[in-house]
Amino acid sequence: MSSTTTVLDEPVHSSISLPSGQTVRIKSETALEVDEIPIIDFSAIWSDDIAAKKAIAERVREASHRIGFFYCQHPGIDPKYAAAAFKQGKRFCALPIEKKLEVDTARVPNEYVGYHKMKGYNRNKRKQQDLSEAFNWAYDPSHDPEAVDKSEPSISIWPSDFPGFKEELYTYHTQLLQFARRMTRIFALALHMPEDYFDDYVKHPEAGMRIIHYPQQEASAVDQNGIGAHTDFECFTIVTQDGNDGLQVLNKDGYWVKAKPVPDAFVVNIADCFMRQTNDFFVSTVHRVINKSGRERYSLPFFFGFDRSKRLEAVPSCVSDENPMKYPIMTSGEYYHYRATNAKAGSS
Ligand SMILES: O=C(O)CCC(=O)C(=O)O
Ligand SMILES: [Fe+2]
Repeated sequence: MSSTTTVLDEPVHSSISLPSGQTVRIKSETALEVDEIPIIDFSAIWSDDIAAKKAIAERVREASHRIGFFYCQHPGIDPKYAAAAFKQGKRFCALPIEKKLEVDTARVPNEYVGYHKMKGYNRNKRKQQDLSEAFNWAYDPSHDPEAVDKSEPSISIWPSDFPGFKEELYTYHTQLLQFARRMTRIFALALHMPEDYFDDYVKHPEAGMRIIHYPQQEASAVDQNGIGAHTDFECFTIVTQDGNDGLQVLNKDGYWVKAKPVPDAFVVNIADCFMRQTNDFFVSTVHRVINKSGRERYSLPFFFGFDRSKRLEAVPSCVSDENPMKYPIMTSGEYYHYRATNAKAGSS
């Protein structure tokens, strides 16, 4: 990625309070093209070479602590699965609104599944409604090769008479699910814990996914977002981008940094549960999307978190007598419900 310096707007110094409890200062609406998000080669993730995995983990540790974002390159997943999922997502978004509203997210209170209509949210309040629409679906044990109980029902809702949609989306979801379990082991090593430290937390994981569609935005960054500044709820998010610019990450100095698409790479970001469990050692970084690419933008974020029944206890390497746990302990399920309810209350 190139490193060009962009002249900044006059500082706006706005501050945003987030449902995670963080307050962040934003110094400019202009996004910078700088190399702050490292590109990490993940080829060794599927191997049994512990030294190679520890080498990845040390780079993940640095990135997760400093900026909470990194590129995961060469993940070893055939791109044909993402291509098929994008195709289905575009097919869904092209449906008439009445058909999409058959699976309106309002039908499932407190859960983030179903269809979120275009301009349905205004996450940062000060601008026009966010210019995006999305379809979300949840973990389904019947599509998990490692499921403990495949008969357990899933909370997702699906459009009727739409063959291929659910199947193709789960085919890619299953690839990412297996990858995310491996990734959890890299995160355990990154926290200087045994590789299997989180294994029991991810047997019945929280693993929601969405296809999100951003039309090309005419309004300026000062007036509108595709998705407003926010943090994600779970442990980490794996984003498959479609090749079009738009994702931006707020760095510690309060400037937006572009997370441009990188070939054969996901963008991975730390989310709030991991920030809490690591007692802020990992940072859950604020991000947003503004699509000025001149094209439609689609992306496929996969949100991975721990079993809802597990308590979000501090990771032992992240607490000490001098650095006690900052957050009250609750289960993952309690935290997700609180955040999903709060997020949906912001819709209109
Ligand atoms: O579209 C993207 O690249 C990111 C979307 C996102 O941040 C989200 O859905 O939480
Ligand atoms: Fe996000």
